[in-house]
Amino acid sequence: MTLKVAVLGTGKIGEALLSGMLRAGWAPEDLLVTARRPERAEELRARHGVSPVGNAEAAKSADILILTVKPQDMGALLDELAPHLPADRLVISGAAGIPTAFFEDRLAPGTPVVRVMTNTPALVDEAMSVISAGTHATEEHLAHAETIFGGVGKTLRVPESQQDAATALSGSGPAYFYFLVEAMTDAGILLGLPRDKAHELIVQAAIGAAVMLRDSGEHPVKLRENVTSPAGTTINAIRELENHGVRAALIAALEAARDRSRELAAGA
Ligand SMILES: NC(=O)C1=CN([C@@H]2O[C@H](COP(=O)(O)OP(=O)(O)OC[C@H]3O[C@@H](n4cnc5c(N)ncnc54)[C@H](O)[C@@H]3O)[C@@H](O)[C@H]2O)C=CC1
Ligand SMILES: O=C(O)[C@@H]1CCC=N1
Repeated sequence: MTLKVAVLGTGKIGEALLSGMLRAGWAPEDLLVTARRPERAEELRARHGVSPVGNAEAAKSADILILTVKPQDMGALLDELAPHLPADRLVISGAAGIPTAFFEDRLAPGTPVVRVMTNTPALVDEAMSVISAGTHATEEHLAHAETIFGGVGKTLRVPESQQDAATALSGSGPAYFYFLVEAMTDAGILLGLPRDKAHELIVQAAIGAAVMLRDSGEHPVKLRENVTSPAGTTINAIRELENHGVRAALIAALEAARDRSRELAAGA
């Protein structure tokens, strides 16, 4: 029997996941979406051929519900769903911060909940989706989450206690790399390169470095040492990065992201 999957609150992450599921071979007729604005619902239907429904309808007719609203909107969404949602449905949360217990407290006793932190490279099938089981989620439920999110990239199971850290590293992670590319492109301008050329050089350096990190089997320290010639150019740049405390800044930045993930749970 084919499972029906509903994506509730289909914004950036919900649509990235939806498009990935379609690319992975899910039939549009097995996918439901909900959106707050009717224009958004129609846009999703036109773009992906899926059926927009209300949240209550999704709760009644989908086997798996993937909730991709903002953490601050999750409580209100659960209030809408709870009266219609049988306890045998799998609820997958894609929200930052919110623990599985938050869902279990608001849904029918025994409802299986899986928490997933994915990231925007889902749009190009290069996501990392970090998956944790709630109290009632079984191996089968985790496998469903892995099948869905595995269609848009890699998956990794972690204990839920590591989810806030995973959110800081990989949920937010792409933003740090975009930030670095933006800053280095500005540096290229300072050095006299046209913006488009500076952008192209840095993006290709990022892609090359990323593929080597993934495929070479080498430690990042070794890869960096291979670039760093004695009395050469790179070591001069590295000295400036260390002088400006970039390593410490990154550690502090990720700690702040982890702390915010924890706070989102309290504010939901
Ligand atoms: N943007 C990112 O890089 C990542 C976001 N996340 C998580 O994914 C979730 C969604 O984030 P985005 O897609 O960036 O936000 P978004 O704002 O693009 O999407 C959320 C959507 O939910 C809709 N919505 C809110 N309440 C609703 C309701 N009751 N019924 C139906 N629709 C409703 C909103 O209208 C909006 O379109 C958040 O919980 C966030 O923590 C997770 C990983 C990465
Ligand atoms: O910034 C945020 O809260 C979301 C969660 C991880 C990435 N974006």
